[in-house]
Amino acid sequence: MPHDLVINTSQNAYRLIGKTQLPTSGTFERELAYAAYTGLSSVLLPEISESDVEDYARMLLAQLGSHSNVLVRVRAEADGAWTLWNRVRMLCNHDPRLQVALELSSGPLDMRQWIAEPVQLVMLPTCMFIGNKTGYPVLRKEHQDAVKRWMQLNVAFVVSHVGSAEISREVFYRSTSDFATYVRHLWGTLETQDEYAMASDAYHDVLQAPLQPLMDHLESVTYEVFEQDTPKYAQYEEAVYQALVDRQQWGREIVVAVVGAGRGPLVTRALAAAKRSSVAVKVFAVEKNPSALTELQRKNAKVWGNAVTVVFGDMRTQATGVAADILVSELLGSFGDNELSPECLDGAQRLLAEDGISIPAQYTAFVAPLSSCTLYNKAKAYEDTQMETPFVVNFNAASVLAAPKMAWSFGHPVGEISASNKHNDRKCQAKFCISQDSVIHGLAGYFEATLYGNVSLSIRPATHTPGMHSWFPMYFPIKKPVQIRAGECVSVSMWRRSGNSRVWYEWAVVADGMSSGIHNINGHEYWIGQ
Ligand SMILES: C[S@@+](CC[C@H](N)C(=O)[O-])C[C@H]1O[C@@H](n2cnc3c(N)ncnc32)[C@H](O)[C@@H]1O
Repeated sequence: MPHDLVINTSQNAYRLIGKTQLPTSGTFERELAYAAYTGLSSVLLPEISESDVEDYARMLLAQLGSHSNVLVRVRAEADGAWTLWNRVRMLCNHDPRLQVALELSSGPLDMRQWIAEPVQLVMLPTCMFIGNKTGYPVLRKEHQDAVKRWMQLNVAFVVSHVGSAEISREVFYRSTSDFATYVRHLWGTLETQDEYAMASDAYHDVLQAPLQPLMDHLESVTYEVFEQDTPKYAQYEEAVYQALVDRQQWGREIVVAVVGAGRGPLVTRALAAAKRSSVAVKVFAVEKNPSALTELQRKNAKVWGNAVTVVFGDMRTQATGVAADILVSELLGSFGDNELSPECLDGAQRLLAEDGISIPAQYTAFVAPLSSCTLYNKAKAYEDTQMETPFVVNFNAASVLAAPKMAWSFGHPVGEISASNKHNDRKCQAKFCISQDSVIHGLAGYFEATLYGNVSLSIRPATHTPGMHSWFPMYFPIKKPVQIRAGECVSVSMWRRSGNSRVWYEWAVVADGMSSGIHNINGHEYWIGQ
């Protein structure tokens, strides 16, 4: 229709999705060019038939050009729907411009498979709605949950009028706007988020370089973000409190050294624990960041009543002059040891009395295979080397394919320390059996820490410390996605290695007949500086 040709590019085009013929038709290239000319963000392809997938993919790839995203239309209920999409995507070399328009039906839906895919549009045929008590169209619970999950991923929705034998007359004769109103209503039922949730949502699927607090000096704003994490500091206070109570009968002043004190939140908590337990303490705060030191000195004068001995220096070499009973630190990264807590505490344990303890006492890294086309495409969009670099990511469009397994642990204080740091090298091999056809795009990394007794911190999903938000998980990408069939097992290998004042990880994924290759060998792309 001629009026379809009038598109106000600056105001509307980004909201519109164009419809094209099949890539195998003679007009496809021209249609794509027109979509690009009008500024449409995406075009929707007709459904593929299984018989000509290769031809479809070849023509698509040949004509993609450099403009719009292309939505491959997939009927979720069709047998092997995901496999069909995966074939197209693989044939097109994981081209990030290929995305999914998923047409739902009244049948069951495997969200675990689709959540890791770049779904941009969800099509809701009216035949999948049922009538509520007043005959108003609503979705079944399973579909409501799926739609709400996609709403969190900013997916677009289209309601199309389609009848079926199952749909009641009452619902069938409703106008399409009643269905759309219901979908809008679902938006309104999304839980209102607190300030933190809103802020962390801004980091959904954003790839961040892990911090290196040993090699770099952190900025004030980074400390400020840490300090908002009340649950983390409450756990530390509880750990110090229990450790002090257990030492109450010693009948003397207990020496607490907070090493890597930053701007002092753990010092404040150690003092609060002493007050709660009525145990007399002598507190030291050791910090190597000269700017954070200024804040420690200010707090000591203004807040702690000069009760703290502030020491400037590297905990691995700096003396305090007194043997500590309790060494408190928070040098943990998303993968536990990736901010070099083991190396720092190896040095700092000199500050401990013979029967002194470390809080944390122990920490463990966990790993699991991860599927996420979104994260893979983002990592690939950087230079190739970024595929051998881990990232900190707030996972959203990602599916962890099996329960995370332990990679390795560190405990403090340690017995023997080697000058070569080889005692801090680790390796792990874990086997994961996957219950659905999937593509593995990398590994998810988590940690759990025992602070003292049964007081812990965790970002492993099954044991996550409620409300704690200092750490997002780690994403270790792989360059070549590994395909896996339902019921198959995959072997994940990881190494923590060190040399030349550096520590790094290497990783590989091996499935039946397919290997990702070993990533970051000898730390050639990514390392953590000591
Ligand atoms: C993750 S921050 C934690 C800061 C603070 N304890 C908190 O919980 O907000 C780690 C701190 O340890 C300090 N740090 C790291 N390695 C250190 C070392 N070898 N000696 C002294 N301070 C160190 C960093 O400068 C940083 O302030």
